[in-house]
Formats: sequence, structure tokens, C-alpha cells
Amino acid sequence: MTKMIGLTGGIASGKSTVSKMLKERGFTILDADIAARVVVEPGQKAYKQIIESFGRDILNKDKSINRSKLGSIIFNDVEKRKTLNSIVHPAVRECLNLWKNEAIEKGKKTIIYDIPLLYESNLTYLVEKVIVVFVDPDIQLKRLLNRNNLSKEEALARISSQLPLKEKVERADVAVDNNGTMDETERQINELINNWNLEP
Ligand SMILES: CC(C)(COP(=O)(O)OP(=O)(O)OC[C@H]1O[C@@H](n2cnc3c(N)ncnc32)[C@H](O)[C@@H]1O)[C@@H](O)C(=O)NCCC(=O)NCCS
Ligand SMILES: Nc1ncnc2c1ncn2[C@@H]1O[C@H](COP(=O)(O)OP(=O)(O)OP(=O)(O)O)[C@@H](O)[C@H]1O
Repeated sequence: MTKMIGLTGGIASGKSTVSKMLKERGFTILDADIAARVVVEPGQKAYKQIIESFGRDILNKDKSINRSKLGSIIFNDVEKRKTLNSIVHPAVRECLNLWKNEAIEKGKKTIIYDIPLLYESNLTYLVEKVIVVFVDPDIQLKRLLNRNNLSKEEALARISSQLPLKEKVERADVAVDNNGTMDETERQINELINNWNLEP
């Protein structure tokens, strides 16, 4: 039986950093953010639905979706966010399921779903255990501002569009503290792999 594990957290809390560490150890990571990019490529069903709901103003010159424009709309408007989610999320679930079946066919012992909105979208039924990567609010804001080209206001809007990280930590099977150095985080990951007897 393949073990299904969920990896989640808040925006800029360190999920990609942790998933990179797991990948280096041979684990299969299925990333919902990547799936959410694939399913909105020109020609896909979700791409057409997004244009129907948001208009052609959100397109780049080459007809691909202008993510920063769409982001500035949906992170500031709950209803528009719900509309986008209702278009993109079913397609993301389908895509993840396809990737999962491929990984199972390859005989993988553990599959890790990296899903930022695992709790918000009630997807815990997909996994046996959940890892939450967390940081304190001030560090989250600082890292988000460092990584993305956002104003403080925009960054705070993105953070508050998600369930508070504290609540995710309370629901987690294990919480990885990513406030410290990468080495400190890596040590927790090694411990977790041992404790849960995870094999790639
Ligand atoms: C709004 C979009 C175009 C902005 O793109 P951008 O390249 O700037 O950000 P990216 O996709 O890399 O997401 C960065 C992070 O933002 C957060 N985030 C993204 N979408 C959402 C959302 N609908 N609600 C809350 N947080 C979100 C996640 O923590 C994610 O890891 C894009 O995020 C999107 O299409 N979102 C809807 C799909 C979605 O929910 N994706 C998240 C997981 S399935
Ligand atoms: N322990 C750490 N020390 C210093 N910087 C870190 C640490 N962990 C992550 N970072 C940096 O913080 C930023 C956010 O981390 P990362 O991209 O892994 O978060 P994420 O949870 O995957 O974010 P998102 O959901 O928004 O994609 C990145 O620029 C990353 O390099």
C-alpha cells in the first residue's frame, strides 16, 4: 500500500523548501501549485472558463494568463476568489489524481501531496497524515515580501485569504518549525522520516 502524506502550511511558510528536502531524499512530491499552473494553460477547459468569468483583460500579450493581474483581483475580493477556486480546484484535483496513479504504477511507497489549501478545501480525506510547515507571522510577512514583488498591503491580503497558520498547526499530525535556519528545518524532516518510517 502506498502511504499518502499531505504537506501544507501558509503562503511563504516554507512548503517548497521542505518539499525540496524531501525530493532530495527520493520522495515523490505532487505539487498543487504546479497543477494549478498546468490546468490554466491556453487550450485547457479552465483557461476558457477563466476568460469567461474575468474577461480578456487578465491575459498577457501571448494570450497566457497574467498571474499577477489575476492575483491582484482575487486576493482582494472573496467572491472573485471563490469563482476562481470553483474553476481551478476541480481541475487541480483531477490532475493530482492522474499524477498519483502514475506514481502508484511506478511502485512508489510514499506519495506526498504539497497542497497549500489542504484544510481550506477540505482535502484531508486524500491523505493519512498531514505535515504543516509553520513560521511566526512576522517572519511569514518578511519572507513573502522578500520573495514576491508585493506591497505590504498586498502581502497581508494574501496571508489573510488563508486559514490562520496557527489553526493549521493545531490540526497537524506533525508541525515543522521553519522559523530557524534551513539546517534546523532539515533536522526535523530527517526525524520525521525516521519516526514515520517513510520510504520513497
Ligand atoms: C491567483 C494566482 C493566479 C496567482 O498566481 P501567483 O503565480 O502569483 O501565485 P502562485 O500560484 O505561485 O501561488 C502562491 C501561493 O499563493 C497562495 N494561493 C494561491 N491561490 C490561492 C487561493 N485561491 N486562496 C488562498 N491562497 C492562495 C498559496 O499559498 C500559493 O502557494 C494563482 O495563485 C491561482 O491561480 N490561484 C487559484 C488556484 C489555487 O487555489 N491555487 C493554490 C493551490 S491549488
Ligand atoms: N528556514 C529558512 N530560512 C530563511 N529563508 C527561508 C527559510 N525557509 C524558506 N525560506 C525562504 O522563504 C520564502 C518562502 O519559502 P517557500 O517558497 O518554501 O514557501 P512556500 O510555503 O512554498 O510558499 P508558497 O505557498 O507561497 O509558494 C522563500 O524565498 C524561501 O527561500
